[in-house]
Amino acid sequence: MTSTDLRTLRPGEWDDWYGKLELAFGESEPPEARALWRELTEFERSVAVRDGEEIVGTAGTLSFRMSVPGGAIVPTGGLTMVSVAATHRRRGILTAMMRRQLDDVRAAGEPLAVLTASEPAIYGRFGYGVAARHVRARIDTARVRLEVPPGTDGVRLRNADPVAALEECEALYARRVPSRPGMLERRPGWERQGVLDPEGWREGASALRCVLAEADGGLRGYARYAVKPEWDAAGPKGTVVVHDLEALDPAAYAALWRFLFGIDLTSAVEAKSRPVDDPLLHMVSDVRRCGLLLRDLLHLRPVEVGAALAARRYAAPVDVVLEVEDSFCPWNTGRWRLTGDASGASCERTGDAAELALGPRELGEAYLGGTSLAALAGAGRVRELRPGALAGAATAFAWPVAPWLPHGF
Ligand SMILES: CC(=O)SCCNC(=O)CCNC(=O)[C@H](O)C(C)(C)COP(=O)(O)OP(=O)(O)OC[C@H]1O[C@@H](n2cnc3c(N)ncnc32)[C@H](O)[C@@H]1OP(=O)(O)O
Repeated sequence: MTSTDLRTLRPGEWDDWYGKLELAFGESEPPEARALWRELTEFERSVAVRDGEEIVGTAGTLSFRMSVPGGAIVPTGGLTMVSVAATHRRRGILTAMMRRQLDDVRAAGEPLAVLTASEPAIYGRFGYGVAARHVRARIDTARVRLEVPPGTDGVRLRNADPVAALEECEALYARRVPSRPGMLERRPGWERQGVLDPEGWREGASALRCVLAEADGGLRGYARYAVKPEWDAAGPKGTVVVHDLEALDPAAYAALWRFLFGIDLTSAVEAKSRPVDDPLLHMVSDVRRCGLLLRDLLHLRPVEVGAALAARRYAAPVDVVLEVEDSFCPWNTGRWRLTGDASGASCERTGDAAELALGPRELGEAYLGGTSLAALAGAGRVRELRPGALAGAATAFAWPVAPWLPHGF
C-alpha cells in the first residue's frame, strides 16, 4: 500500500466512512439500518484508510463470543464492513487492513476470527476457511407434507408483535447458543437486527410478523416471518418468507413449521438460511420439492492455533501432531500436539514428528466440525504424514450438530 494512511476510526468520521462502504456495495441502507449499525460499530476496533482527505478503505471488528463444539463460548473477532474504493482497488489496501485486523484480534486475546463474506473467494489467502455452510430452501407446500412428532398438537401458537416480543424471543435465542457451534452470543443491541423491517427490504412482502409457540405456560419457540401475496389465473399462490425460527424442543419446532406451511392463500415457504442438518429436512415428505441451495456462511480463521484448538471439545479421543504453515500469521507456524476428547483438550508446541500437515484455512474449515479433514485431504489440502493419523483426527474433529449462525454481520 502506498501513499495512503490507515488509522483508527473516529466517531465524527462515521457518516462519511459508512457512506464509502455503501458506495462499494452499490446500495444505500435505510435510516433505521444505518442507525443500528452506527450503534454497533466499535470505533476503537475499526479503521479508515485515507488517500489525502478521502476515505478509500473501511473495515471493522466486532467483539463476539462464539459457541464451539462442546458448548464453550469463545471470544472471537468478527470482521465486518470491509470495502475499498473502486478507484483504489488491487493496490493492497485490503491486505493492509487484514494485517491490522488480525494483529488487533490477537492483541485482544481472541483465538478466533470470523466473517461472512460478500464473495467467498476473497478471504482464503488470509487464512480464513469456510467453517459453516447453510441451505436456502423454497418449499412447495402444496405438495410437500410434514411428519410431526407426538406432542405437536399440545403446543399453543400465539400471534405477537415482533418488537413487543423481542425480549422473550432473545432470551430463548440465548438458551439455544451453546447447543450449536457457530452461534454468537448476542451483545445488547444485536437482537434488534432480527426485527429491522424497513419497507425497502420487503420485496413485496408484508410487514414482519411473529408467532410464539408455548407449552406448559412457557415460551418454547418463535418464528418471525412475512407473507408475500401473489395471484394468477388459477388463484392464490403466495409465499411465506421465514426470517428466523428457533425452538427448544421437537414439538414446538414442528408446530411452528406446520403453522407456516399452512398459512392460507400461500403455496410456498422460503427460508433464506437454515442449518445443513436442519431437522426440517427430516420431516418433509419430498426433499426434491424443497428447492435446496447450499452456500458458504461463516468463514473462520484460527488466530492463535494453540488456544483455538484447546478451546473446543472432540467427538473421540485424539492425540496428534499437526504441522502448521501459516505465512500471514507466522506465530502459528510450527508443530503442535493436540490431545483431547469430549471432556477437554490441550494444544501445545512440540518437537515431535509431524503426523498431519495443514494450514490455517484447513484448520478454520474443520474447526466447528462442519467439514471433514478427510474431505480436505481428498482435495490435497491436508497431508497425512503418519498412516492412520487422518482417520483418527477426522473422527475427533467431527461434531454431531452442524455449525450455523442465523444472521450475517
Ligand atoms: C467481511 C466483509 O465485510 S465482506 C465485504 C467485502 N467487500 C466487498 O465485497 C465490497 C466490494 N469490494 C471491495 O471493496 C474490494 O474489491 C475488496 C475489499 C474485496 C478488495 O480490496 P483490494 O484493496 O482491492 O484488495 P487487495 O489489493 O489488498 O487484494 C489482495 C488480494 O486479494 C485479491 N482479491 C481482491 N478482491 C478479490 C475478489 N473479489 N475476489 C477474488 N480475489 C480478490 C487480489 O487480487 C489480491 O490478490 P494477490 O495478493 O494474489 O495479488
